Amino acid sequence: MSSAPHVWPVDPTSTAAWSRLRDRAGAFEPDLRGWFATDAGRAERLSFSAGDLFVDLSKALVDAPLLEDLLALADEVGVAARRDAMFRGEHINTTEDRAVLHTALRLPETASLEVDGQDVVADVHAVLRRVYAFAESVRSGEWRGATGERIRTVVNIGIGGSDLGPVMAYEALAAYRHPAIECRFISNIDPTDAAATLADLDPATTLFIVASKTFGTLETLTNARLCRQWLLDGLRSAGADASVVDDAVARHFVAVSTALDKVADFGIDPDNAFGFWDWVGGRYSVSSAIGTSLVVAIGPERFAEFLDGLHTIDEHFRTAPPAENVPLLMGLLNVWYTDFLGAATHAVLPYAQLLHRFPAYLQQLTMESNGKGVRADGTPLTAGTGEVFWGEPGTNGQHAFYQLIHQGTRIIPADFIAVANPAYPLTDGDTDVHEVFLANFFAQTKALAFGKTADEVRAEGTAEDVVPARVFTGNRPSTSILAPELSPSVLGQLIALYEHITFTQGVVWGIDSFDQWGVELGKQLAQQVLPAVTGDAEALADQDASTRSLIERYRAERRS
Ligand SMILES: O=P(O)(O)OC[C@H]1O[C@](O)(CO)[C@@H](O)[C@@H]1O
Repeated sequence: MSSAPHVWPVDPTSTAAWSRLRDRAGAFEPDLRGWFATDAGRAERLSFSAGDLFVDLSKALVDAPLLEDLLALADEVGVAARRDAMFRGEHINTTEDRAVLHTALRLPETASLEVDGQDVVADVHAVLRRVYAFAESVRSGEWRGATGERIRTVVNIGIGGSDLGPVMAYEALAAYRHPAIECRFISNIDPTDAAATLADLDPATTLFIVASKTFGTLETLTNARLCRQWLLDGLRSAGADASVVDDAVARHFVAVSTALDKVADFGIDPDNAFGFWDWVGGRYSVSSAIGTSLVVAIGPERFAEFLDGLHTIDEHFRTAPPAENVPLLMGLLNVWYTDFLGAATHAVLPYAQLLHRFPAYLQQLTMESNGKGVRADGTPLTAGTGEVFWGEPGTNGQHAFYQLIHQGTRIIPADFIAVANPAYPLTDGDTDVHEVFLANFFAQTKALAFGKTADEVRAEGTAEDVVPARVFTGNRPSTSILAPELSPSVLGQLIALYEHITFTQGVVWGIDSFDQWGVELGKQLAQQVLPAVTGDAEALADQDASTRSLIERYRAERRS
């Protein structure tokens, strides 16, 4: 794959590879049963290693010539050149004129990378050292609240990328958590979220981390003020002296942001603020100081392993040959499914309960990145983009929505993720329960790929009129990802894998995967609608008829 400078974006539909793929799609008759029967080397040839991840693409709807065309497409649109530009720190986020350097957050301290005249690796490690020292002081009990008690609960206040990464990783790494410190997360501006999270907490032992890249997000700032009020009221009603209450914000609030001036305006001591940079997108920020709650939970050493895991896959993506480059191959397959086979959604099915928030995390990563309608140069897209990512852990999903994946009329590519060694190995007396669990993982991918023919159904003695309902067509694509265990490193590897899959798809489609203008309009309108909601008649009159009637109905129903 050529890494030479490349004019970008390219309309992918104008490439020769795209035409070949279109022709292939027209005559495509996937036959996973036949392909496996006639090709003994298929599983081995289409299985890859990336770090600790074993990735089996053999149950994908792909054969060798098709793979060649997909790789040719990557070449024609310039994936390698764009990737290298990202790693170098060029301003590939064109609509915001910013570098995209989440990969620099996990470079080892010995590395150096100069961007816009600044060694970003030195900056990254300077902040990391401060985050680590803070986390250590909370973990050791050295950090005390305003009344002198040690911290028992850390509440991260943030939303989107300032929430989803930390909460997902906190859940995933449950086995590595500090035994005496719990982390909780408030994201929604629905006051129920804060009420439920704070209900049983003691203000004297609770520390808040206000995490917001911009420090301008309505939800986060509102929740931060709400929590500040809760803290001060709680301390006062517990009989704390005025001097203790005066000191409370400094002892119970820290912040993570790129806007340190706004942090100071909020009243948080700049010594208790951890910065990061505009070249870290919100949905790519869990490996920045946004992960501070995670550092408190698992400790600096484990967090460093997490960063190493991310870096391992960054290096794989940067250096592995195209035909063995797992994120590249997975991204190209997603393009094939979306643009040529009509897939509109993509299931992510972790066979690891601790990854239960991983699909939600991936929803922001993939859909905020690639849910775009124009290319980076403003030209309208001529190919479909942005699959809907969704999922739930197996086996729960099996008893809910797998029916649609197995027998529905649409193709739903599915990623299965499992670990060989569970965090909590348990038996039911006779059986290792993890083995029962993983038997389901293997069985599901088999059922999807190979299905069950009408003759096989008949051979079970099924009445003829029920045979069609019991047939499984097979040829439903899946990817299986297997790791040794859900360690901090493996979690980092999984995150980086999906970051680079997302990147690959964005480059092929020619879009800026690093802006998110699509979230702005709703935010602006919320500000405009708020006066109408709170009773301003003029503002109400300005609304369209539907919105006006909804607000009127709301106001009529609302008890004060
Ligand atoms: O960290 P901030 O600036 O509060 O933003 C939160 C989230 O809001 C968005 O800007 C838009 O939803 C996300 O990209 C971001 O992760």
